[in-house]
Amino acid sequence: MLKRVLRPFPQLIIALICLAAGTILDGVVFVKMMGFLDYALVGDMATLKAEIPGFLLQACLLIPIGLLGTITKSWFRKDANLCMKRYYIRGIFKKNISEFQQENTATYISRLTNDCNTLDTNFVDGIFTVFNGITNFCVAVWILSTVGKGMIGFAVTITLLTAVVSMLLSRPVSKKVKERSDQFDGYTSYIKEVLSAFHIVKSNNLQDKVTNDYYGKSEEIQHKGYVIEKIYTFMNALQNGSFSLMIYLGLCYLAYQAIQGNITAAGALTVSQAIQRIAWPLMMMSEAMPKIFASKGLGKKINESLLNKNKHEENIALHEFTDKIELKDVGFAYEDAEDKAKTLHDVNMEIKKNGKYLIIGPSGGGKSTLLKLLRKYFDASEGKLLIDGKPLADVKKEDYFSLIANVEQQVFIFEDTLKNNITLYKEYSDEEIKEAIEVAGLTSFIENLPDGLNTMIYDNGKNISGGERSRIVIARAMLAKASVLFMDEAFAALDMERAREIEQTILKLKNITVINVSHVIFKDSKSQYDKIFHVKGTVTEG
Ligand SMILES: Nc1ncnc2c1ncn2[C@@H]1O[C@H](COP(=O)(O)OP(=O)(O)OP(=O)(O)O)[C@@H](O)[C@H]1O
Repeated sequence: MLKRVLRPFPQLIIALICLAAGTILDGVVFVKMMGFLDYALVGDMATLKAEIPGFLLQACLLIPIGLLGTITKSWFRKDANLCMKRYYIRGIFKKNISEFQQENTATYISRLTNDCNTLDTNFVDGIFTVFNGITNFCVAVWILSTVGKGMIGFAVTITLLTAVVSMLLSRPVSKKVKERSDQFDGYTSYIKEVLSAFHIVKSNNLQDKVTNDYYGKSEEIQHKGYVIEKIYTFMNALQNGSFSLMIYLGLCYLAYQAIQGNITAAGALTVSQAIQRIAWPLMMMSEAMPKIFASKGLGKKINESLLNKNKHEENIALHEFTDKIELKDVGFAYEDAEDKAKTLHDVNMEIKKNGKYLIIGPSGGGKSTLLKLLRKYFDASEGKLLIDGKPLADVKKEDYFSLIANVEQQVFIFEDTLKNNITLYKEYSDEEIKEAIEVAGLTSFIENLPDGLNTMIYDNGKNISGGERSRIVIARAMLAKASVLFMDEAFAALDMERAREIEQTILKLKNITVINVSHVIFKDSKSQYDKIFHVKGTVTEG
């Protein structure tokens, strides 16, 4: 993950160059000013006058260079954040459907929001703080060297001390940052659940319970933040103590040199200023460094949420479905099932190309699980699942998914026009769209809309009915001209008349295999299916 953050490398280099140029110029201007003081004290006005124009020019350059540094830093931060988020979203969509479903979606939201923000503050900003610290430190050492080489030894001692203290203290911080990230997962998931159950909470007067639970969870998070802050404070206090000691030692050395007559007044002023210049960046660095070290653990955790445990390589290309899908002695158990009992066992069935199949059975019998196997969301735990004689587990996902279409109970609608929701952003002729709309029974609905197909649909279909949502998804499947159509309770949100009408249309389609899992069964259409499968732990015909 951290590599991705550094991907806008050119922007980073430009920003660092600008920041370094600003710091170096600032040091040069300061040394010149001290030189002017010496000229003034010895009354060398001629040299003073000669050097003033160059000095003014350099001093004026400080403003644009400083501005450029800040702007390029923001530019890099913006791009680094975009890279981080793009990488994460792409990673999510590379996950296997089965493994994605094992995680609570709130975990991904938390990684994308809380953890990415923490990386931005601790790592991205930390890089600049440390770089600023290093450049300021180098410039301060150079300023010291213009007075006397002896002071450089102090600077090196302070740096070593800071680095060692930071490394030692980064471990407990790193652990706490990870713990807080875990807590954020639970917290985000809780908020998501509470907000999605808003109407249930309101209508059952559960506000007090929810508010108290929320308060408890918030308190836990805040407490963890408080513990982390305490560790940081302790660490900073330790480092501040060591800095102060170094500064006092530096000042004693300065006093000794002045008594010996080894430095001028401007020299003395330069040394005391330079010590301040060393102390400040080192303090900033010592705060930033443990956070940067801690970011490594967080980056690893973000990457882990994107890993697919199943590394099975799919090496069979499949561009068309020509014959049949077969299940031979198939069994399946969910990994996270408490007793590891099989949801399905000894399943033997055959689905022929262009056949129409109805799947029925009691609630919890395993109908949706069977569909998940057929849709290649999960691989069978045992037995063989073959498509045209090839193991479905070895068939490339992209190939298989382009051959199938799904009409699910849970319909997802994009916040976009009706047309884009039906075409799913692919190009189709007006004729094809019209035909799909007709099959899905949407024609009169669209004709009655003032903006027709250009009507905007908001917030996952808030401004259309459940039935209309289902019909949009049916139109999508029709338009995709898939070889196999999987329907999972597709009629549940439709009125009987509309459901019967759409079922009839789909049953009459010639070039598509239909597998329809449904509780809504019309006696007269039962006979139109090639086979009816009954699912209850296993599959029987009838
Ligand atoms: N992700 C999961 N992890 C563990 N067990 C699961 C999971 N999904 C389903 N199950 C269990 O598998 C069994 C079959 O569930 P499935 O959803 O396939 O049944 P169904 O026949 O489709 O039920 P319904 O008609 O009520 O939708 C149930 O006992 C269910 O609790």
